[in-house]
Amino acid sequence: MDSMHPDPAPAPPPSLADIKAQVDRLEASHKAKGLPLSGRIIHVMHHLPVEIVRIVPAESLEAGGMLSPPMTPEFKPEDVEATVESADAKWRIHARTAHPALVSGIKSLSDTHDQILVAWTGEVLLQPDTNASPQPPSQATFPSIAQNLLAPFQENPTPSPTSPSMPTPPNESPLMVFGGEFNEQEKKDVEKELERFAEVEQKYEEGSKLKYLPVFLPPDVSKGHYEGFCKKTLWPLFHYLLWLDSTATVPSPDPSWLAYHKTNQMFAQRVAEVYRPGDLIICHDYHLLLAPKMIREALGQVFHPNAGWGTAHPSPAAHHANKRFDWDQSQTQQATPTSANEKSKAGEKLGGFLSNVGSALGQHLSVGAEGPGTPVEVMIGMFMHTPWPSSEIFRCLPTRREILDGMLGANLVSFQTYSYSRHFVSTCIRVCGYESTPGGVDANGQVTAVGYCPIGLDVKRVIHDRELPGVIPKMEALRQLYKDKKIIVGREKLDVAKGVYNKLQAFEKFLQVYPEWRGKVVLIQVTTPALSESPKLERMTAELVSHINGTYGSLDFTPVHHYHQALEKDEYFGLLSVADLALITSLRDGMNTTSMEFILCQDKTNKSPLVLSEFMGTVASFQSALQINPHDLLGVAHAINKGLNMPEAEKEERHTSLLNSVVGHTSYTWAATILKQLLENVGGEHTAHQTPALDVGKFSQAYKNAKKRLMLFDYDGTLTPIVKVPSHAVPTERTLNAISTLAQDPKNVVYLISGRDGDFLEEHWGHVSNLGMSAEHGSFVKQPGDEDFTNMTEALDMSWMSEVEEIFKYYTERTTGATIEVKKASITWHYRNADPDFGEFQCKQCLDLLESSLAPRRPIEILVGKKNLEVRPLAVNKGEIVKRLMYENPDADLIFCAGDDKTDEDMFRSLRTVFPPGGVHASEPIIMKPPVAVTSTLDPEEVAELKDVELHIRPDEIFATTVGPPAKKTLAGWHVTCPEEVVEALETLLESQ
Ligand SMILES: O=P(O)(O)OC[C@H]1O[C@H](O[C@H]2O[C@H](CO)[C@@H](O)[C@H](O)[C@H]2O)[C@H](O)[C@@H](O)[C@@H]1O
Repeated sequence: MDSMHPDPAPAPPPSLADIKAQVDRLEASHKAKGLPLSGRIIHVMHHLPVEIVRIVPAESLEAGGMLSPPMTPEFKPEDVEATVESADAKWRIHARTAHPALVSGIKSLSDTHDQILVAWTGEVLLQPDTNASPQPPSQATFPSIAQNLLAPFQENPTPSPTSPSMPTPPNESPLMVFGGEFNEQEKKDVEKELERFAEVEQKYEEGSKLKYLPVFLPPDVSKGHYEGFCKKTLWPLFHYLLWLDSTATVPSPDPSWLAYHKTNQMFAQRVAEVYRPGDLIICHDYHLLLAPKMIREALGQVFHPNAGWGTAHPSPAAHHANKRFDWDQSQTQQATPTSANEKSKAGEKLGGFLSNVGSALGQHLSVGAEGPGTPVEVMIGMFMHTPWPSSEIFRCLPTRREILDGMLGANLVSFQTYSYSRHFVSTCIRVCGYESTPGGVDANGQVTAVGYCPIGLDVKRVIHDRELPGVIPKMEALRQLYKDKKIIVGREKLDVAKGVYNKLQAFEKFLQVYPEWRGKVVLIQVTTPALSESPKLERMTAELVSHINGTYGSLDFTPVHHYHQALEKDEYFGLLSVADLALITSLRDGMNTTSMEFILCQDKTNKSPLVLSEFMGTVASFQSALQINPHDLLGVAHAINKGLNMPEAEKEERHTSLLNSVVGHTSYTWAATILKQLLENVGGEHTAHQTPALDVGKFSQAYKNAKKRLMLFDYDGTLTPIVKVPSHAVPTERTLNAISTLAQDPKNVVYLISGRDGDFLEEHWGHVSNLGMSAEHGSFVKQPGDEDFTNMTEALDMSWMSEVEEIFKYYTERTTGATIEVKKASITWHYRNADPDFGEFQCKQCLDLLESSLAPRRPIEILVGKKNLEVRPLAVNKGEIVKRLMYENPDADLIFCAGDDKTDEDMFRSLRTVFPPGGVHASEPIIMKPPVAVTSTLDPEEVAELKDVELHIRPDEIFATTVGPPAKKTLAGWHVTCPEEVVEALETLLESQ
């Protein structure tokens, strides 16, 4: 290895057959456990791998009314692989080779799965109907770009870097871009033609079972999405280029963000239209970061920023209620509907969408493995093709939270490299306050696995292409032309992140410090225009090329040949094959397929070395490349010299290692691995047993029927959201009203059962009459109507408190932001306001110390809470208080018990212990002995007088409810997603009486 980088060298890759066998095993095991996999994969990517051409009457082109000039020169005639024309010749569809690694990877899964590709149509091109049936343009009809590359060198040693316009077939009119929106008929026509295209393609590509489902984006939306938010905001950010020039002028809300949002929403709707329970969904790349969450919403799941995912309530409008954004009401962007009323109003606005999604929702709910009405897990993976930057960069994005929550809608988010995945996890921790667990990012109980898997080439295809008949003549011509020179090759988009300017600077440095190479080396640099072409970069590049050529060239020698144009395949592969060195100096790049193609081409020829920027995804797999820091121009110059002087044996050795990597990590192994990773992260323990959303209707009815109800509430995270500063977590008016109203009803026994101390509870709840309270996890109890708390720990040895406090002080002094909360019988160390990684690290250290040094000899229990560590007396917990309340109220015929964290699971456990699921016949009473929380405060004589009690409550009259996502591990039977929903449920219940 020539330089340092954060990615570990990958282990030798498993074979494609091995990965596919693992996929088979995982699928079989899921099916055996009742997860109804459909055998289908829905891929969601930005652009269909086709070019759609609309044939229009010639007059309408001349009239020019609805046309706009071509915006991208992406249409490459040589990419045509199949053309479909309907009988009425309105549309033609060509294959398009953009993103060949991704597309070939997807297609390679078609031998085992039925696949649907949901993607934007791309800009639709227009072609005049000349009455003659239009032919797919043949390569022969185009001016050879090879002539540009080879012949004119002498005449035009430094061709203009300005892009020549894409060649157009001489017999056809120039293609124009359709600038309008599709009507319903046109949409149907395009869908039909795509079906036909897929059939033709299946004949070409044996085993292909890929169907195309177009997303019809209005032109302003597609432009704002791609050219705007994708290319002007996300792309620079992901490549460490902050928007220094433009920040001051971005309006708020940024219209390109609205377009990005809308685009993702339209994709999600499209997925919902074709989704069937048991489908696997894979979203690709930075164009669609909001899609995982939006797909869940479109399929009827509900997300709350503080609690993750919840199953939709049976009403089909429920999930619309959660929409945060309405394209037509863009001013409402920031307004997240919160109350039930606001939510249903928001739902009404989206009326048109209801019917589609309503049916998807119906499907989603009706075919569950566990019977009608049981939701089948929605399984979503996301793969990021671009780099993921450090959290320090990502946090600059104004919409950072929306983007992260969008991605965390997936079960799995996977990246090109380990270091990108590490940055992502740390971004989620730092920006959202989520936690990192061995299973992935834990967003309040909803875990998204985070993995990585580098993409590779369609090796078969590249091997085929490098051997095209046209390649050898190009190689010979190049060798002839540069017979006494070494050739350095580079091909990139002219995008700042690709580092072409640095490359030229480094090449100049090389000629300066190694004068012996002057006149003996040429750099052939091909650039293609980036989408957002920067005239400044083009000008600077052209000037630097002229400067180098002026300084180090001569009348008969030009050191730099820069071509700002697309190359034909045979020229490209010819150039890669003859080169003596490839020089890739990207400042950031997710992956880089040119370097891989170079290695494959070189296998037949020179085994030439590869000089590669260490800021690229590829670098982890390419340890045998000459790795460079592209900002270190002298270092790059040395690497060029080393590469050009490299002994044959070393070249061979390095090449073999690089080649093994390329053929081991192909686009096929990549696609199979992503599928495997997704399957490893669905249907697991945490996802298989989804806790149903609290059925408020059923709850209200049971409440109405009950003669005596026990209503038990945890406080933090249940009646009030978690906030940074504990003293700021105060109840709202609505919460106070709901609990007070409950407490006034003589049929109810209402308790707060909290970890807070009595003083805090008194301060905020003391004025509510008839409210019982349990403080410090059951250490203190105040009965409804009592003045004071009873200390349940009076008889206990509490001398451990000062020892714990000493340990907590030690960690507080060493952890900026950490605080200690000393209560009467328990003590809490908070690190919510510390650096998240360091706080967690210190918490683990502190926990280890307490567990090893104190817990074995002191009567304590240590609890890991929400960004806190708590120590309390052993055998005192909320569960014991629940048992006591049940014992004291044996005639209760309804119990509602709500809590959010691990200490609340003690309450749910107590309810389960008394009523083991399925263990008791509803008609039999349950005999309950006096629990510890009753006996511990009494004399032995008093205890002896206590009697067992009979409980008559039935399991279905117990509503143990966790606050959090359905996937959270819990002993509760129901869930709500956030404290606000607890209050809403109570309000609904009270209104319905
Ligand atoms: O049993 P609970 O009522 O849920 O109380 C548990 C602990 O909650 C408080 O800490 C937590 O909430 C704070 C306010 O939202 C938050 O800042 C902190 O990070 C959380 O850990 C409280 O301070 C503790 O005393 C309770 O034991």
